Amino acid sequence: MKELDLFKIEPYCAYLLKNNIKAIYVNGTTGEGKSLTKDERKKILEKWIQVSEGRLKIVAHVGVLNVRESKELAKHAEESGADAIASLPPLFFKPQCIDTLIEHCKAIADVAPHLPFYYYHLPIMTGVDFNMENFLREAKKSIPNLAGIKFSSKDLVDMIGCVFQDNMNVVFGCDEQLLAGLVTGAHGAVGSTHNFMPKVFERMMENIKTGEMQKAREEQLRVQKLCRLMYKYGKSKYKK
Ligand SMILES: CC(=O)N[C@H](C=O)[C@@H](O)[C@H](O)[C@H](O)CO
Ligand SMILES: CC(=O)C(=O)O
Repeated sequence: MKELDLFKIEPYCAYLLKNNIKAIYVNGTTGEGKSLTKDERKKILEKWIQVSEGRLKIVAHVGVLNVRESKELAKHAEESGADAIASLPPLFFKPQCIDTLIEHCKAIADVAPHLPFYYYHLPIMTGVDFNMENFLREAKKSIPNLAGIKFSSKDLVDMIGCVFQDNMNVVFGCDEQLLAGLVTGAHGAVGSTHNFMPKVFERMMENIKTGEMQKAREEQLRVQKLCRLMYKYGKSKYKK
């Protein structure tokens, strides 16, 4: 069991800024947020806010096994100066319908009313897999600060419906499929492999802008090859 090394955050932040990264999703999947205590998560968030000095948008992921702690983390995020919060669904006793999921998200979003709230849709890990277009349409009626979704599913049929929801920001989280996600209308990207190969994604996005689609596909293939290696040798049980 190792202690947190908060001193790693400052040079890492400098590296991300140098590579034109605009925002950071703190304590998400890659940051192993759910394996940390709430005090560790608070310390990490505070450090990011301190070292980024407003140069990166800070999204605090507050999803955890019990909703009281999620609310505590959400309140802490707002008080500490984060730019947005995000949460996973309930992770063990899973919601059986969209209304229960909305209730859960609302409980968290309501304690940080001045911050945009994002739902973290990662069905392959959470097992919670409702239609997200329906979720957003219904959730925005009762969650005034609902800002959008971090969409980490490969279901682009569902995602295009989310993209066409008014005022909803859709950020795509499946790095292997980002090209298709962007072409389908995702407004941005958030994913683990951006952290260590930001240039590949920067080139892919530039290629889309200039209409050089074959080059964009080549960058996408590069990401897929890397992910295959990552899952072959890494410790994660998450597989396609
Ligand atoms: C489960 C998981 O880690 N998802 C990440 C974010 O949502 C992704 O960025 C993946 O790591 C990436 O797409 C590689 O599969
Ligand atoms: C990368 C990402 O989206 C996460 O770690 O949650």
